Amino acid sequence: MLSEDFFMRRCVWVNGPIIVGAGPSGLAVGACLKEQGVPFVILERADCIASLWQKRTYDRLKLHLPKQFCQLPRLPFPADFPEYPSKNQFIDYLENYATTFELNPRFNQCVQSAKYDETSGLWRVRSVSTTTTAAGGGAEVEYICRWLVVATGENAESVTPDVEGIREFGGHVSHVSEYRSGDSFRGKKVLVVGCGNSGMEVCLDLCHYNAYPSMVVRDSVHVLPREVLGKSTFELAVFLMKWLPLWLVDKLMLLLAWVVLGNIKKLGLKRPSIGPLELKNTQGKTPVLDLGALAKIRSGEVKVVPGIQRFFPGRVELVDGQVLAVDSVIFATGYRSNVPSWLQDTEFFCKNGFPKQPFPQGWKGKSGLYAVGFTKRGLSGASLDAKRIAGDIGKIGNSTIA
Ligand SMILES: Cc1cc2nc3c(=O)[nH]c(=O)nc-3n(C[C@H](O)[C@H](O)[C@H](O)COP(=O)(O)OP(=O)(O)OC[C@H]3O[C@@H](n4cnc5c(N)ncnc54)[C@H](O)[C@@H]3O)c2cc1C
Ligand SMILES: NC(=O)C1=CN([C@@H]2O[C@H](COP(=O)(O)OP(=O)(O)OC[C@H]3O[C@@H](n4cnc5c(N)ncnc54)[C@H](OP(=O)(O)O)[C@@H]3O)[C@@H](O)[C@H]2O)C=CC1
Ligand SMILES: O=C(O)C(=O)Cc1c[nH]c2ccccc12
Repeated sequence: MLSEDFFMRRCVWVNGPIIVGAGPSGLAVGACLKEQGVPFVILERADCIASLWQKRTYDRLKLHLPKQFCQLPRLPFPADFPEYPSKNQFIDYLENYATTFELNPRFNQCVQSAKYDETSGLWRVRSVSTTTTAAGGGAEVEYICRWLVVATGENAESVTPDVEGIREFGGHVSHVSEYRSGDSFRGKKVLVVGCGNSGMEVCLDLCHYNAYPSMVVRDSVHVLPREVLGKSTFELAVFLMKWLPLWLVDKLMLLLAWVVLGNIKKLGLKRPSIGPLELKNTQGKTPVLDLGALAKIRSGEVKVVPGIQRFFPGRVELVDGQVLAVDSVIFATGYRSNVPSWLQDTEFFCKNGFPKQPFPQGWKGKSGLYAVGFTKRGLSGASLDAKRIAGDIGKIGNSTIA
């Protein structure tokens, strides 16, 4: 690698791809490239790998899908891992993955812009150091390279809606990515906004700490049991899809859900008109895999409430007119990609920060641009992308990289 001082900004030539993001996706691409003998640089805004998992998830989190669907290419989970590894086991695995393949990401490097230069046929990737030390804070580096791999994830930024009156509410307001446990919510009336996997699991966790959660369900939601007769529902669905059309697998899933969970409409949870797998495939909306929240709703420990109208000091008014006293609000209202904020591209990515082409086409753009981990298929989708990208760069790269 060759570097030189260039005006005020340091300019660095990278002999191989730049990978933006050291989450599971970026690490997987790095590991696959190592195998091809292609050099690369990974830039990560945080001070660690897998920052989503290390800094923005709750303590009780476990992988939702059985372990064989969550391991990355080239290194299986240790044999003694349980069927659903815990967050800490998954982080340990990723740390070991990064060490094994000597991935050495450059930490505290937030990519602010990436632009393809038609004349030179090269990418210019500008990053700013996010360290607060006098040595590194605010320093800019411009990397120049032939390939750019976008691995910043589907969950790069938290999404919090601007609800009327929230500024006057006065109580504690947070996003679920800041939630670690219910310890500080003991005895509190907590409004959890959103009923995806995060909203449901935080409600369950709050119950363990004797808090009083109410969960806002503004529309419809699919809830499936995580397991049926000790078998993963997801694994069963994957198996059935080898033989049966999607709509039929959806019908079977709903039948199983009805047998195991009963009629969830009675609990205030309306199902979408589209089946759970079709909804995941077409809109990327993940069905909730129930780990016990439903039982808490049934017992009344978690209350299901309709959409929010507005907040008042210490209270919330719901769309049906009822007013609840609330101490804290946790927004479990999802995440978004941040790609449009830094990648200057209009062809490959949509305005929403996802590739225009759906899975399995969305991994390769023009001019050496790639995307990994935007498949709405979790870690298994990221692993597939990573193998394809490394294969593609390896094919071209090995003939040109000295
Ligand atoms: C609570 C939760 C639980 C989940 N559980 C599962 C599960 O059990 N199974 C499953 O398959 N999937 C699960 N997922 C989906 C999740 O998307 C994947 O597990 C995985 O984290 C995706 O990896 P990634 O590398 O694409 O994105 P991330 O893990 O988000 O990593 C992206 C990295 O890019 C960095 N970054 C972002 N912007 C910049 C920038 N401008 N410059 C430099 N660096 C940047 C971020 O700091 C981050 O470290 C879960 C998601 C959440 C939120
Ligand atoms: N153990 C695990 O593996 C876990 C995995 N995850 C995964 O992480 C990803 C993110 O999940 P999650 O954080 O739950 O986010 P999701 O995007 O899946 O869910 C967001 C929820 O917030 C609701 N919502 C959004 N805006 C509003 C609003 N203004 N008022 C009321 N409700 C609103 C949505 O409702 P609507 O549908 O009406 O828009 C939806 O119920 C998913 O893929 C999920 O599967 C999360 C937790 C645990
Ligand atoms: O938990 C997530 O976010 C995932 O993406 C895992 C996942 C991928 N495909 C699914 C289908 C049903 C339930 C969970 C998932």
